[in-house]
Amino acid sequence: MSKIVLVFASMSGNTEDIADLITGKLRDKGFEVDLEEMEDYDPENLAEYDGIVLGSYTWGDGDLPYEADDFYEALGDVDLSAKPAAVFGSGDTVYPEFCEAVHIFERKLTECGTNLVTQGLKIEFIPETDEDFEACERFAEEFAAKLKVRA
Ligand SMILES: Cc1cc2nc3c(=O)[nH]c(=O)nc-3n(C[C@H](O)[C@H](O)[C@H](O)COP(=O)(O)O)c2cc1C
Repeated sequence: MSKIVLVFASMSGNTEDIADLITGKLRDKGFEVDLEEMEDYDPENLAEYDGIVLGSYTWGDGDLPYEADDFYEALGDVDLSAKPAAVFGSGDTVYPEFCEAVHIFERKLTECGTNLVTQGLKIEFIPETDEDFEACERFAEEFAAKLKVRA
């Protein structure tokens, strides 16, 4: 049985919408998924899970949002060797560093020893087009393919 945690940072709700969508898709596939807000979440808890999904919007000029700062710092001390992981984010293509938080977290998760099992998912604001919904479905499918469904 595989247990997944999805930890997200969202200020105005866009990243939370994507988090809800992906959580629903993973639950439909038979996984147990804990959905958690990043602010005040202790990354030590990630070690209990078989798979890790992180979601964050991007702030400033390609920066992590403030809700992610403490989590990001503490993540550096956690050993997540060989755990399947994936990152998604919401952003705005008006900014030169579109959805840069996705890359920032991907680099950090790689340092922590995880296996990134699917390409980072970048969505402009919220999923609206067929292409966006297909990208969310593909993200959930590729991640799920690396985990065992509940018995
Ligand atoms: C001050 C400010 C800075 C931002 N900087 C970026 C950025 O560098 N890159 C990006 O892709 N989006 C940037 N955004 C857009 C947000 O990431 C985008 O609105 C996102 O959907 C917000 O997600 P949330 O609703 O989950 O908080 C910025 C928005 C604001 C207001």
